[in-house]
Amino acid sequence: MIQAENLTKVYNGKAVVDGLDLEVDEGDIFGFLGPNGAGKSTTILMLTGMIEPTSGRCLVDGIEVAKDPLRVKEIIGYLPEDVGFYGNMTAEQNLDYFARFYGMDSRERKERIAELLELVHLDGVTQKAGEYSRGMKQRLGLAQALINDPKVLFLDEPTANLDPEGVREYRKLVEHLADEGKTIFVSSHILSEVREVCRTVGLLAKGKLVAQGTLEEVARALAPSDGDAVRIIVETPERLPAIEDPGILSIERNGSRAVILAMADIRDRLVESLYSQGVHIREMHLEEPDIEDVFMAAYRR
Ligand SMILES: Nc1ncnc2c1ncn2[C@@H]1O[C@H](COP(=O)(O)OP(=O)(O)OP(=O)(O)O)[C@@H](O)[C@H]1O
Repeated sequence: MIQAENLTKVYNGKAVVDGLDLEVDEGDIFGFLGPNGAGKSTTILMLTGMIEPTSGRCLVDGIEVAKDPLRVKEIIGYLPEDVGFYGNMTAEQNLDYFARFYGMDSRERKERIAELLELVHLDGVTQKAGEYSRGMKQRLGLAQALINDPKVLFLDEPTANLDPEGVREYRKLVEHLADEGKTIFVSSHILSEVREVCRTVGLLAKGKLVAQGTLEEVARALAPSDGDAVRIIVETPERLPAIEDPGILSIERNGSRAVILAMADIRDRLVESLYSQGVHIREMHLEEPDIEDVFMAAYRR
C-alpha cells in the first residue's frame, strides 16, 4: 500500500533521507522508529506529497505521489508533528473548514464531524481551539486526519502530547482503524509506544533504513551475533554436571541456572544427556535478544 523506492531528500548537500526502500502492506500498523533527526518527518512529508523527493519515488495505493499529489491527498490522512488550527474557531468549525476541501455537502460534513468528535472524545466541548490543551489539539488533529475517511493514515509522533489515558485511547483507536482495513504509518522515537500497537516496524538511522519487519525480526537482525552461536538457558534443581558435547562452546553457571553457548540449537541432545545423568530440567529455552537493548545499540550507531 505504501512504497518507497530509493527515496532521497538532500538539504544543504546532505542526504537527510538516503536511498530509502520501504514497503508497507495494506491493513498494517507500521511503526517508523528512529532517534530525533533521523529523517522520519522528512520521509512522511515526501510520502504525503508535501515536499518532493530529490531523487527516487514513493507510491501510495499504486499512485506515484510526486506525479499525482492531489489524488494521493484524497485517500490519505496526515497528522503532522505540530498540529495547527484556527484558534478562534471551535473543533467543529475547524473540521468543517477542512471538510469543505473534500467536497462534502453540508449534511455529510455535519454527520462525519459529529462522528469524529465522538471518536476522539471532543464531542460537547464548546471551547475555541486556541484554548485547547496540547493533548486536545492532538486529538483534534487525529479527527482532522480522518475527515475524508482515508485508506492510509500517516501519524507523525501522535502520542507526543498525550497523557497516559490519552495514549491508551489512541492505541485503541489505531487498532480499531486498522481493523476497519486502514493502513497506518506511525512515526515515533519511543520504542515502547511502537511495540504496543505496531505490527511491523522499520528502524531509521541517519536517513537510512537499518531494518524492517516484525519487532522480533528486527531485533534478531540487529542483534550482535556470535557467528551462528545460540545461547541456551538451562535451569536444573541439581548442579549442572559436565556435559560432553562437541557443539558446546562454553558454559556459564550461576547457581541452579546456566547459560550454554552452543554452535547450534542442541537442546534435544542436552535434554537426553541431562536425563541420562539423572538431572531434572526445570526450564530450557533459547535466549531471545532483548529488543530494548538491540534498539538502543542501533540508535547509538
Ligand atoms: N527544510 C529543511 N531544511 C534543512 N534541513 C532540514 C529541513 N527539514 C529537516 N531538515 C534536517 O533533516 C534532518 C532530519 O529531520 P527530520 O525532521 O526529518 O527528522 P525526524 O526523524 O523527524 O526527527 P524528530 O523526531 O526530531 O522530528 C535534521 O537534521 C533536520 O535538521
